[in-house]
Amino acid sequence: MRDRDHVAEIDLVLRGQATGRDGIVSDSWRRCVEHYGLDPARPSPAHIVTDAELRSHREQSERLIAIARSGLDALFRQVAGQNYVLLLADAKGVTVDFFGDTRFEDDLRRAGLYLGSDWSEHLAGTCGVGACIVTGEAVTIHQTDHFDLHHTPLSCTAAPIFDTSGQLAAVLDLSLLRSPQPKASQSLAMNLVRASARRVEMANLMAMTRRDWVLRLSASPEFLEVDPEAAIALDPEGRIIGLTHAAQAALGGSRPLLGQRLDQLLELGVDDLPDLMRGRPTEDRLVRLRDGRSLFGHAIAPQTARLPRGLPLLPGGLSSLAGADPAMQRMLSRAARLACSGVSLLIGGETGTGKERLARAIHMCLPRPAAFVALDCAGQDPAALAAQDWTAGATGTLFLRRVDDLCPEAQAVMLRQLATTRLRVIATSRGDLGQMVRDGSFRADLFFRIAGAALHLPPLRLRQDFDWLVDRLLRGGATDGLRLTAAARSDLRGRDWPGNLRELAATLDTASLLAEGQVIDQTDLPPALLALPPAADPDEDLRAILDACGWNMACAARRLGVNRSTVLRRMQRLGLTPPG
Ligand SMILES: Nc1ncnc2c1ncn2[C@@H]1O[C@H](COP(=O)(O)OP(=O)(O)OP(=O)(O)O)[C@@H](O)[C@H]1O
Repeated sequence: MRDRDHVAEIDLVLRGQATGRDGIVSDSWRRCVEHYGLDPARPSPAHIVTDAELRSHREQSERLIAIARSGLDALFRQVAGQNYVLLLADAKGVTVDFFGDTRFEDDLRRAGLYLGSDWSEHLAGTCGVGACIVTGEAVTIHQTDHFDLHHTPLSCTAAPIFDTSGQLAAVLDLSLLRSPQPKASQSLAMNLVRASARRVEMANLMAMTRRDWVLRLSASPEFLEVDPEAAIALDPEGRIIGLTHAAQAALGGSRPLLGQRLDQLLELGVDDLPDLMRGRPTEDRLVRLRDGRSLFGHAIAPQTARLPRGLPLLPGGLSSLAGADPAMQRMLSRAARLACSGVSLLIGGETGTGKERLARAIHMCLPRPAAFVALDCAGQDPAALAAQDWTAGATGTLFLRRVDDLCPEAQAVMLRQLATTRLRVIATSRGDLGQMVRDGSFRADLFFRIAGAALHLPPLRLRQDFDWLVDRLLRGGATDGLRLTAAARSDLRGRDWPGNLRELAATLDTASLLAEGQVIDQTDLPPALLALPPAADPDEDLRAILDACGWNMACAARRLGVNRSTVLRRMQRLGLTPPG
């Protein structure tokens, strides 16, 4: 196209005629003339900022340049030998980093494809970087798409890089001094800059939010861990405090994501994130969006976790298992110390106390992804057990659910099988396995193989973090913002909970369905389904129950099924006095 024709086409477009140019280009031409007062008939050479100005621009983008560098290196290697130049411009349009073939340095400098060139639209006219800054979208400005005749030999493909709060931070531009005529020749360049910009945003988010939970998202399980599409960072309450640009499209909704709570967007709360950590197969980490779609999620725990209420820092998902319950905290610190040791673990506790959850959290403390092989021992047929193959070189965890339910024949097979596996055994038992060894119903040799160390989960009725657990389960439920009246809370506190956390979760789920509005009252609570038989020795649990009830005698009396004066009498007999 001759220069005269280019100027004439711009004129036509300004007069509202369609010439076949992309909308993004004709809009930019209009801005050039109508807003910036540029004249297509008067080409101007590249604008290069002074050395002092360049230094200042680079200083302001220093952190981003450092983070982007390895990604840009990789991108430049991908296009090596094809005469592309790679530019990183800051949000003002100034080139702050540059990768190009130094043999053509003079040509590149003259064309403005060099450090310090200013590609803002009001100076350079329609160009890749400038149009990308104005529209916030990835663009190709190919040859005569450029407004300024000086730039019409170039082909520039640019993608925006947003910071963790969604503000434009930089533009990544892949340009050619000379390119084939069809614009479609640049579609691969477009895919490359888009993918690189997304990876730089991801690296930036990870670097900025080391102390927070990050949830990475992907539409396919295969790419979840290697190249996720989007990510968000979350504060301890589950509010979004950072994001990559693609997160808005991935999570949908027209409202800005910053500040929204995770459970408003997904059927998932911040406390469920440990379930999405490495260690579970990616295809099992499906997360459902409130709008009905599904994605795969990969949660990354804070590297230095924020410490709620001064509780000790625990690795992986262990911190999310308990609030301020001293016995639980002691048990969890022990679990943390044993987590990566390879010692076999036996986790005891009544049904529904969270034994499997603890086992998974311990597994997730492993530094590298590893298999988690789960086997239900209840009703396990010895022949089927003998056919199991855990020897195929796999490392990771062999989770044996309810080992106390293995029949004697299956116990013998299990012992043989365990002799051949490299997997680390974590077993759970509802019954007292030591007692079963003593009374001859469980093999001592198998017991010693699986009980390298023992951990015990207390029943819910003895937990001092009961309110914390209730709030946690309420937050994780389907209804947002639910709360309990004081009467409902005190009713729950007074129950036995023979089904422990499983029963509490089900009770809260039912209550949230029965509640009108956002408040669960006592009348919304389903009745307790099962009462515990009275303790063999009623004094045995008194201190623990008083602890769990915060030494409120009415609460302890309700739990024990006696009246307050009985509690008081027993306390006096045992010499128990409230702490402090
Ligand atoms: N810390 C926790 N916070 C919230 N929910 C929990 C917690 N621990 C367990 N749960 C929930 O309680 C239920 C029972 O947990 P889990 O299966 O780990 O218990 P278990 O002790 O292994 O049970 P069982 O002995 O009956 O197999 C599950 O629905 C689990 O999600």
